[in-house]
Amino acid sequence: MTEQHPAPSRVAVLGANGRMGAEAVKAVEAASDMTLVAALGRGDSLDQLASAGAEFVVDLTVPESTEANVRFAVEHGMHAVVGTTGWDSSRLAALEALLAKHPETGVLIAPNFALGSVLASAFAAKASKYFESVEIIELHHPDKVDAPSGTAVRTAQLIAAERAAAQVPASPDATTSELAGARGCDVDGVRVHSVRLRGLVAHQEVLLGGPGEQLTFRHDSFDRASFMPGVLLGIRNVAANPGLTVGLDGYLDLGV
Ligand SMILES: NC(=O)c1ccc[n+]([C@@H]2O[C@H](COP(=O)([O-])OP(=O)(O)OC[C@H]3O[C@@H](n4cnc5c(N)ncnc54)[C@H](O)[C@@H]3O)[C@@H](O)[C@H]2O)c1
Ligand SMILES: O=C(O)C1=N[C@H](C(=O)O)CCC1
Repeated sequence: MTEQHPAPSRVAVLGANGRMGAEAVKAVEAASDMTLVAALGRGDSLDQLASAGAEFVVDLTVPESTEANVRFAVEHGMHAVVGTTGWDSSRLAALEALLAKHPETGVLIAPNFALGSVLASAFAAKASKYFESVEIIELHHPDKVDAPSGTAVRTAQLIAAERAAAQVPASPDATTSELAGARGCDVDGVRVHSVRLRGLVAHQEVLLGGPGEQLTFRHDSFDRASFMPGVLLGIRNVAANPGLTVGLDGYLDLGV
């Protein structure tokens, strides 16, 4: 008797000509359990997703496009794996409301697909309640259009939630006068500083300070290949997780 293999998943990539999209196209093409059925760039019609029979849509576009792309996918019964930034709380709420009408469909919004980054953020959040002070420095290539990074926003939110649950007071800060931006921006009470520097890809440090000591969680993506195992993991798990999942940690057993 011949062994039965499930048919390869039919995957479309949006933003296929971009830095991340081009890497995702290669990763999907190299995956034996996936078939790339569409690779769309700016200006291409989303109707091509339906005509190509896409089951999974990977969105790696720009903050202005991603919401409409995901809405189209969900309304057409396609699962979506989203790496694009710009998913604030109001966009997430609208997406949850849409998914409630499509209960079989899964969407993963993953601010960072690099497994090391996901781990560093989770561990830093857990550790943050034991330290008086916390600040985040994110460092990226200078072609990045958004600041702070989606990863830094997500990390700050995880930290703020951990510290609030443990009733940790706000980080001490005696600043009474400053030049605009000197203390970074405030994300849920956590200061975030953004560096844009030629030569960088994607990097983040979470600094935790207590009396006489510092603990630093640093993650470096030196190459966009670092994001691809997470993209494939997302595609392989999104259908089994209907509804909205924010963060690749939702599909991992981190035990933290
Ligand atoms: N989650 C992660 O791990 C991760 C990693 C790197 C980058 N990102 C995010 O992914 C996004 C893309 O990053 P990038 O560096 O590849 O940017 P990029 O500018 O190189 O690529 C974006 C591409 O999307 C295209 N595009 C815009 N609107 C489109 C549409 N409606 N349909 C199809 N294509 C469209 C653009 O023409 C461009 O080619 C950013 O939001 C970035 O922050 C996420
Ligand atoms: O290169 C980018 O742009 C990146 N964007 C994501 C973010 O904003 O966190 C992930 C890291 C790389």
